[in-house]
Amino acid sequence: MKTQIGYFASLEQYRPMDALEQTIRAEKVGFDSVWADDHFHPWYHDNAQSAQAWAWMGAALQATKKVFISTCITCPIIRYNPAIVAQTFATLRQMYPGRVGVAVGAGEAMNEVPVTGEWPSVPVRQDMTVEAVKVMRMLWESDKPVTFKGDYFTLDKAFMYTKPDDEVPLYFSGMGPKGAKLAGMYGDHLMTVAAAPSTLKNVTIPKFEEGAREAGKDPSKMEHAMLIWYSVDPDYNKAVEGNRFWAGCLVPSMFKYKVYDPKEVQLHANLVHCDTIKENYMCATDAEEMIKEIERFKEAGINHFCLGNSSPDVNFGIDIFKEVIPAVRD
Ligand SMILES: C[C@H](OP(=O)(O)OC[C@@H](O)[C@@H](O)[C@@H](O)CN1c2cc(O)ccc2Cc2c1[nH]c(=O)[nH]c2=O)C(=O)N[C@@H](CCC(=O)N[C@@H](CCC(=O)O)C(=O)O)C(=O)O
Ligand SMILES: CCCCCC(=O)CC
Repeated sequence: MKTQIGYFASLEQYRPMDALEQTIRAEKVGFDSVWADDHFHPWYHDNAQSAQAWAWMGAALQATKKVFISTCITCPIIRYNPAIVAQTFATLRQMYPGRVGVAVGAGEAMNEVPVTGEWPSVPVRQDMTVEAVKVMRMLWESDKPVTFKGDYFTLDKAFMYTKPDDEVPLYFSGMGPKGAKLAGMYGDHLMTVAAAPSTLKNVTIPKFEEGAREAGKDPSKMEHAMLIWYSVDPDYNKAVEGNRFWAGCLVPSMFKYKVYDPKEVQLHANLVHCDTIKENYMCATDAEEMIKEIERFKEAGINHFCLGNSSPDVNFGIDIFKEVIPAVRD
């Protein structure tokens, strides 16, 4: 499968207008896709933002010409109702044919707890995500009103009037082995994040393919997409510290426990050792080093990169891809 290079325009790290300008620039440089985080609270407190992703996507689609745009990712089970998620992305895809996707996953406390107070266990949230995807697909696919009583969601003669000509591609997030298998079973493509190449190669991708085969799908036609942060600066130490905004994502307890106050997340993030940042994120001084970093994940099986730009000079971090993209695309 052809390698695609996507740009992650972070709505937590940048003001929405700045993320929009980055998107326009990234399309001109030749990125294949643009991805936006769908958050209520951000992963950091100081100088953070947290714009609503769907509102931003409408503006980004209108401001660009052909680039594919998706959330990365939307949790369709607690603060959002899955029928409304389905309606939103069907509307956008009818307006911008072929250019809109949605990625879904089991959620994070920082987005759900502050506005609902609810935080079910991981297995329950995974189960809810599977049911939410069923609800979304029923509404997208049915030419008749749908009535459905699930364990978590209900439809009562619900009909989606505004549909696109083709279905919205659905990326399903799997971080753990069970999540990856569910992604293969219920998603069109895999989305993942924060995994070492060895884990991707030996666990995440095999589990995803196992799930796809069990569901009767051909895994060779399904993308392996991944969100990875990068920072590029001629001064290597500055490049490493550029990635600090996202260091909280390297603290596993953030997923296990009900941590939802960005100030608390930031306290944890600031304790992460710079060697951990170097190991898990891409830190580079020039295009040649960026190419090597991307190749490392390509070899592990990733074929759609959602690259989060944490470079001290953001435009430098985009423009360097004029040289990087031709070298890493097959
Ligand atoms: C926690 C793991 O679950 P999993 O379903 O695999 O992954 C969850 C993630 O997909 C979500 O949290 C997702 O919402 C995060 N996310 C995101 C994900 C991604 O791939 C790319 C970009 C983003 C950005 C983004 C996200 N979320 C948002 O709301 N908004 C965003 O913009 C996991 O580890 N699962 C394991 C099982 C873990 C488990 O059950 N542990 C139990 C104990 C089990 C035991 O001891 O036996 C426990 O911790 O209590 C798995 O195997 O699936
Ligand atoms: C382990 C890192 C997960 C990060 C997910 C996220 O919300 C980033 C936008």
